[in-house]
Amino acid sequence: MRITVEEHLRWILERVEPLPIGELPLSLALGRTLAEEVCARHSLPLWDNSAMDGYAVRAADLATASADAPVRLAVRGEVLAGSAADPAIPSGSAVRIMTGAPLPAQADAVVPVEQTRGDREGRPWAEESVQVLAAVPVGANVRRRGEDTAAGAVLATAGAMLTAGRAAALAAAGVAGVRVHASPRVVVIATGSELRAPGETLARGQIPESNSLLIAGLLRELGIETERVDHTSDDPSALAEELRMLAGTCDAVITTGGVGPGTHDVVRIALEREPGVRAVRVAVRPGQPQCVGRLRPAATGAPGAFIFALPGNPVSAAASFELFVRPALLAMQGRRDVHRLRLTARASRDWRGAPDRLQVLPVVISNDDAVPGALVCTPAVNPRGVSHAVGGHGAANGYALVEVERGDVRAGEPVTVVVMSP
Ligand SMILES: Nc1nc2c(c(=O)[nH]1)N[C@H]1C(S)=C(S)[C@@H](COP(=O)(O)OP(=O)(O)OC[C@H]3O[C@@H](n4cnc5c(N)ncnc54)[C@H](O)[C@@H]3O)O[C@H]1N2
Ligand code: MOO
Repeated sequence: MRITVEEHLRWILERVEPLPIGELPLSLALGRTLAEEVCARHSLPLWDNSAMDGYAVRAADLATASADAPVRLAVRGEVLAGSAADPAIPSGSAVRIMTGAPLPAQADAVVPVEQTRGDREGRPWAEESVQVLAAVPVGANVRRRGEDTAAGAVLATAGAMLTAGRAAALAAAGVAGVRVHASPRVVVIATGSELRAPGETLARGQIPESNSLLIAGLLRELGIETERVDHTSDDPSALAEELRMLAGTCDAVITTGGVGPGTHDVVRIALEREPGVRAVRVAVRPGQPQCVGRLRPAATGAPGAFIFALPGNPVSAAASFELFVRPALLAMQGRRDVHRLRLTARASRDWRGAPDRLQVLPVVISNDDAVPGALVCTPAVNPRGVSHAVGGHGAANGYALVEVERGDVRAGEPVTVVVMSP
C-alpha cells in the first residue's frame, strides 16, 4: 500500500516534540526559532531626529526662501549623532545638524546642506550665517519618534525564525537576549559496503560516498551543524545497537540507503524491531521507500531520537530530506510555518510525469527573460531516471512539484516549484 506525501508528513509532524527552550544573546540566537513573542522596549526612532546632514530650522522662517532670494539665518552651533545637546533656536537662526542627531526642541524641519550657501569661500558649511535657498515644509527631513515602531509593539512572534532582519530590529528596539528553542543534535549515517571516500581509487562495483556530504550540507543550509557522520557495516544487529545508543543522546538520526526490499537492506532490517518506527511506501518519485519514527533509547525505552531512514539513491535522499526531514526539523525547533513558499514557474520544455505519484523533479529555476516578474524552470536531470542522477541534481536550485493526478508537463505550462538556493 502506498500513502500520500501529505499523509506521511502528517504522521511525522504529529510525533515531533519541540526541543527545550533557553535564553541566548541575540548574536548567538541567529537562525534559531523564537519561543516567545518579543516586543519593542522603546520606540523607533527613539526621538525626533534628522534624516539629512544640514540645518535644523523653524520652517516658518523660510517661507519666502528661494535660490533668487535666499533667507539668511544665524548659525548657533551644531548637533552630531550621539549628542545630548538641545540648543535653543530662536526665530531667524539655525543649528548645524548631522544625520541621526536629535532634532532640537525648537526646530521643526531640516534643510539639507545642498540647499544652502556657506559663509566662507569654497566651504559648504557656514560658521556664522547660512543662506537658505529653498523653503521647507514643517517636518521636512525629520524622522519622527516612533514613526517606524511604537514602544511595546510586537516585533516578532513565537515560532518565527530569528532572521538577520529580526535580530537587527530587536537589537535596535533595546532587546539584548531572547528565548529560543535548542538546535537539534543530528547524526548522519551512510550505509553501503560499496562506498568509498571521495577521491579514493575505486574497484569495480565501488562508488564515492556522497550522501553524507549532501545531508550534512542540507542541514547546514537549515542552520544545523551535524554532530557526527558515521559509516556503518552491513550488520543489522550492530546498527540496531548503535541506533539505540543514539536514541538517548541526539535528537535526530538521518540514514541513507538500505531501506529497500533487498536481502542486505541493513537499515530496514535493523529497524524492524523498533515499535515507534514504520516502513512505508510513499506516492512520490523519487523517494518512495521511507522508514521513519521515534527510536527507543537502550536505557529508558521511552521515545527518543527521531530516525529518518532515507533511500540511498542520492536524489531520492535529497528529495526525501526536502519533503519530510526539513519540515520535521523545523517543527522540532518550534517553527510555526514549516513549509517553503510555493511559486509558479513556466516549464521550458515538455517532460514525462510520474503516474499516480507526486513528481519531485530537480530543476533550474530562473527569471523569465520574456515576462518580467515571472519564473521559468528547466529539468536539471533526465525526468526518466531521476533517483540516481546525482550529477545533474548538483546544478538544480529547486524542485518542480508535479501533482499526482497531473500527468505529463508541456512546455509553457505553469508548474509549482520550490526554490532551495539562489
Ligand atoms: N525490487 C525492488 N528494488 C528496488 C525498489 C523496490 O521497490 N523493489 N525500490 C527502488 C527504489 S525506488 C529505491 S529509492 C531504492 C532504495 O534503495 P535503498 O535505500 O536500499 O538504497 P541502496 O540500495 O542502499 O542504494 C541505492 C543506490 O544508492 C547508492 N548509494 C547509497 N548510499 C550512498 C551514499 N552514501 N553515497 C552515494 N551513493 C549511495 C547505492 O550505491 C545504490 O546505487 O531501491 C530501489 N530498488
Ligand atoms: O523511490 Mo526511489 O527513491 O524513486 O528511486
